[in-house]
Amino acid sequence: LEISRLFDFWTDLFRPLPRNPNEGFIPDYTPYDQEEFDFIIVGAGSAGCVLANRLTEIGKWNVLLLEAGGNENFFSDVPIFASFLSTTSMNWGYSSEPLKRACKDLRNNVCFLPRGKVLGGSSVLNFLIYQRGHPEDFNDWARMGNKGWSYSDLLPYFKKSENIRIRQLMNSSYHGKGGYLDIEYAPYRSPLEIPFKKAGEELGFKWRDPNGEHVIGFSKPQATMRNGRRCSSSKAFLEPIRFRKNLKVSKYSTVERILIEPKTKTAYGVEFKKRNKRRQVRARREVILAAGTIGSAQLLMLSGVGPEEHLKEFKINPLVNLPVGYNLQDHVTFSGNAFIVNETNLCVNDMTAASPVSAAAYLAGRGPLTLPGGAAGLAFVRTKYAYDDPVETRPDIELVMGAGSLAGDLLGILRSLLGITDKWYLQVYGKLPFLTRQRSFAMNPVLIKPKSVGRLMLRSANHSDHPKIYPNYLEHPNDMRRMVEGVRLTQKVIGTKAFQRYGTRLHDVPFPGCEHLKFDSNEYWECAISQTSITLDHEVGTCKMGPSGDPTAVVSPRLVVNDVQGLRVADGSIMPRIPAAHTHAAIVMIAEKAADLIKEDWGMLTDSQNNTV
Ligand SMILES: Cc1cc2nc3c(=O)[nH]c(=O)nc-3n(C[C@H](O)[C@H](O)[C@H](O)COP(=O)(O)OP(=O)(O)OC[C@H]3O[C@@H](n4cnc5c(N)ncnc54)[C@H](O)[C@@H]3O)c2cc1C
Repeated sequence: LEISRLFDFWTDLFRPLPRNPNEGFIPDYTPYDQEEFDFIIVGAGSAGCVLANRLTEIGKWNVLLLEAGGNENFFSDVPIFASFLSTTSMNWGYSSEPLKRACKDLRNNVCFLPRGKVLGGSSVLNFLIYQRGHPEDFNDWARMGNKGWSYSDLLPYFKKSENIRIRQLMNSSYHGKGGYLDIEYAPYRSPLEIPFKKAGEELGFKWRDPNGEHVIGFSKPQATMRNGRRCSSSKAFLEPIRFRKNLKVSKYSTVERILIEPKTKTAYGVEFKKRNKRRQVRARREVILAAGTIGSAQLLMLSGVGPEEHLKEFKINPLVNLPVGYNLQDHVTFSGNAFIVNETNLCVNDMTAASPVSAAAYLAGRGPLTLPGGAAGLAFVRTKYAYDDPVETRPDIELVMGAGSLAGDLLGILRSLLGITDKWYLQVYGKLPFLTRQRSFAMNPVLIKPKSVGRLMLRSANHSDHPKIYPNYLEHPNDMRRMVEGVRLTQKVIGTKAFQRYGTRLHDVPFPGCEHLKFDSNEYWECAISQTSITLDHEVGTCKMGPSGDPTAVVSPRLVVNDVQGLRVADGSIMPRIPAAHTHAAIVMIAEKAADLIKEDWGMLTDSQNNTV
């Protein structure tokens, strides 16, 4: 532990200059046993950092933020290194239980489920894409009875946190200026961007701001980025307020249990472990769970809040019977394909990324290393299988164009994220000449309106045993059909004049396990998708929000855990239904809204604080 902290300290020092005065090392505080705070926030992720910031705006409230992980560092700042981070100790390292239709032979049917264990949480591991969702995604939440959660209620909160740094969007009524979270385009313009835009136009799609009025269309990714470097939730919301007197941040502190008085069902604190020592801390007002979709659900169940019969299996005293762990939703993507072009310098693969020229450009805040997770273009499209969605302007498939591909992954970083073995890689891509592999890029379909729903369950009554996670990817037949349609769309994009100019072609060596099927038949793609589909790590929904009387709800629309006093959940787990988008932006919004709900409930939401509009 001490060595890793020393490493964190050094890598923090080496963050490139010039230093932004709002950024800096967050001091660590170790609370003493039974120390009291007004609020205890569990988890400093996308949501937890926002909550810590907004609640400590009230000078007389003191707040403790407990985080299991440590600091971000030099490497986690580099946008293109995103997939590498999931191979480090910044990842909790969860995996799914064996699945029927995803992550097949490659990993014995088990999918990796990376989650951030670091200040900033999964916003440090993520691919930086800033995408809010379709307005009707949130209107759906409101239609389910969640008062105050319609798009018009929430747009002010999206804007409140945002500091848009994209010139063309600065006057848009959909974007906010002056918030903590910087949103930029990567300073590097991928040479694939223009063919991508033109391909979209050839196919009848507009080049758009997908966080604006219309979502369907082609676009350049907006990213949580500051001067070409990652702008995580910690960097955005926590670092600028690191010296506030009423905020204490305790790192390397794993909460194992919420303390709930069994008679009154009132949460009064938490028990956590730091440096092998257990301590309890007390909350005068509230405990707020922001431990993420996996962490919050696991903690509730370990503390006696969850499905009664399930808790009894582990001899946990059931205090409140609630459907915690159900309603797990996520986005899967198919990322095994590679498209080869004839020209060099169009794509960004290992050779470009690892070159000293790229490193030097990065230090100056430019160059290909600033591409968010390597993404160079996004398209939101609606397939013919979205017929049962009455909202005709809502996409059900996203295409993410990667500036490089799995074929060009010579160093094996992408492979380790996907769980692809060297044997698999060499069988599919090994015969391609070395330089051809560098001339390849990806276009990955993402199922953004999935119908399959999963569940999270305890493995044991011990916090250190990772929960059993059943995401059930692609088990609904409509989901697989739409993924195949997504592959067909990528082929249409590649078939446009814009891409054919470069002789763009799909690499056509069949995937191991699918060789018996006719290459490019629907059956072949179903097989290939089952083999190499991975999650985009957008797990949500395990502590579902719903109105009173909803038997599937865990928290109320004010995010209070049903039938428990003094306990809220405010993170991705409360989403009743997953938006057709990447999830970080919506989770930051949820935390902004949660902070106002808390202030309001404690009589502290004055007009001057309510600066949401
Ligand atoms: C590899 C990857 C790529 C992604 N790409 C994108 C993207 O490009 N765009 C996008 O919008 N979204 C993306 N996402 C998803 C997005 O980042 C997450 O949905 C979001 O960050 C989750 O926010 P959260 O606050 O719910 O949880 P988290 O950010 O995961 O925060 C939970 C925090 O709680 C801490 N914690 C958990 N349990 C405990 C405990 N018991 N005690 C103390 N601390 C605890 C964790 O360590 C963590 O810091 C990606 C995610 C991953 C992992």
